[in-house]
Amino acid sequence: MPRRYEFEEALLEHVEAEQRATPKDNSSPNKKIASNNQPTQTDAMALLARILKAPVSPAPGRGGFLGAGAPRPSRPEGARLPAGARAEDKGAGRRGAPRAGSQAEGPRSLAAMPGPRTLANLVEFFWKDGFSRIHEIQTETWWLRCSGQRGPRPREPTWGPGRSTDTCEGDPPGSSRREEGEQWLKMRRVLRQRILKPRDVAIFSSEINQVIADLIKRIYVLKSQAEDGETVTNVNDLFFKYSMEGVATILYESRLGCLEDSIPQATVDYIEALGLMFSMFKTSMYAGAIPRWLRPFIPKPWREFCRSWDGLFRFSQIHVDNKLKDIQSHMDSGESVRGGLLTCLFLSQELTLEEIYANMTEMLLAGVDTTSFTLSWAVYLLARHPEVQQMVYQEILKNLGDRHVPTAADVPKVPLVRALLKETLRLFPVLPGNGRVTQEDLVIGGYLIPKGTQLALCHYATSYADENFPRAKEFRPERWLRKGRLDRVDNFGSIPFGYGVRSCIGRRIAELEIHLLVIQLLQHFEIKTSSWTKAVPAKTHGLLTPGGPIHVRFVNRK
Ligand code: HEM
Repeated sequence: MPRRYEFEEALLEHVEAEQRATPKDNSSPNKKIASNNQPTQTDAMALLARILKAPVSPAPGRGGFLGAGAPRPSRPEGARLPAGARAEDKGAGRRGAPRAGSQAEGPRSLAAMPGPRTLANLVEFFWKDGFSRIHEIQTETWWLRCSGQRGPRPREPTWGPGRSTDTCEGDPPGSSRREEGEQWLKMRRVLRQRILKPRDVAIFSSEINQVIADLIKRIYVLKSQAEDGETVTNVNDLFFKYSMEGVATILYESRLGCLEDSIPQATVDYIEALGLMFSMFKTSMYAGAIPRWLRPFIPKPWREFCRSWDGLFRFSQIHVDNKLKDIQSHMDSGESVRGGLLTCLFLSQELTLEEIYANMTEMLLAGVDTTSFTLSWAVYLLARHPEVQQMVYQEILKNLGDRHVPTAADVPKVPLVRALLKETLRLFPVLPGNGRVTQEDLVIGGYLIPKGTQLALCHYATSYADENFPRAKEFRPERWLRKGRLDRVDNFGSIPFGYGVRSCIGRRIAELEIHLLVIQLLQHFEIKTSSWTKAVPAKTHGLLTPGGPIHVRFVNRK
């Protein structure tokens, strides 16, 4: 296996070791969290400092949301707040106001940071459908300031655990929405032990391959129903079912039947419910963005948000209960019980039942659309770039052959498949940003960011920057294959799974589902554009804006 990813792997090792770290002094739970949390905080600061780029000189009259565009800065010096300096100067500056003094005199206030004000943000996102153009907004405006307000919101992101959040009425105890501090960390640690590394999830290869076999059958059925015998309309619908079936197989250790010709009614109902949930995703985003004091005046988004969460919790509960009954009956009849994720969690008794429900729900919700959109974009990009597709296919042919059913162990033999996923996520990062709430006053890029400020790491801003990725707008998976020391990509320029202790817990599952499927799809089919395949319109990026169905032709190879 070529050592092409050694930097990234080393980085991940570091992050993972940090997440696993158990402090020597276990006497105090608080100490435990503090010592576990500290390096992450530091790393996250360093990362943010890199990502937020350089200090911007406030330019009078500039900084409209999309206006003249914020100046393109050079890299910042991220630094901690000097001792004694606190957030008192919050509000001291005004947008566009000349800086009160030089950097040596202290950091500028958050209010002096160029960029849109809260009201402008609200107008942009609520009235001008800014969520649909978030990729444009991010690449044109460096400093995307959120409300700048503290304020609990669902699953509020943190830098390190320790905040409590709002709950919806039907929240079961142990819900990860409620458990944000020590409890959350405990749950996350238990799960991470089982799905943190590629080799942890490798055991799911055969389950995933069964789902892939069903998907390929489904593609043949859909092709046979198409007028030209090749076009599959709305591949995202197909990949949605694949991702749901795949993740449910791993989480609940049972099949839902999403890919069958005749889908079981319970699954149809659930797909509809889930579809509704995802169609309300934007509403949920709005709900999360609405400050608590505004909720009585605009109650609907928050109500809808809670309703959809509660529905998902109930579904998850049914499937978990079914599996647990099954395990129990095996145990009652004296059989030894072995199984996957749910069985392990149940038998180890490290999590309570409520915690298991909550985590399964969260992972199901987070693991379907993310994976399916990424697959849709990957297939779209392959169809539009036949030369890239040919390169990837040739690698598969050479290193695995055209009939070998791949497992996790085969993935390192096809680095271009991994590179394809990275490049797809760089161009279409699914989630446009990661939110964090600062846990202490910080100085980043010469600005004082007071404790409790919500910040967003803007994926599009870094992914589409030529300085991070030469010819950034081009689809070039091979850029991720490092052939020499000088041929580097900026690994921090694209972090589609987030970073640190709150990063995506399902990353390895998603990667396995996508890698194995891409290999098998290319073994079976040449993926081509059809007259229906539309170029991605300017408004179409990421999870929030699927922007219409993607249609492609699957031409048989065999
Ligand atoms: C291509 C597929 C996926 C992408 C791009 C993705 C991306 C992300 C990102 C960006 C975050 C936020 C990380 C941060 O704030 O630092 C996240 C969180 C999360 N993801 Fe994923 N994800 C994917 C697939 C999955 C899958 C398959 C699962 C479950 C099996 C999953 C479960 C989760 C969960 C539970 C969280 C919340 C973590 C927390 O709040 O602590 N994701 N994901």
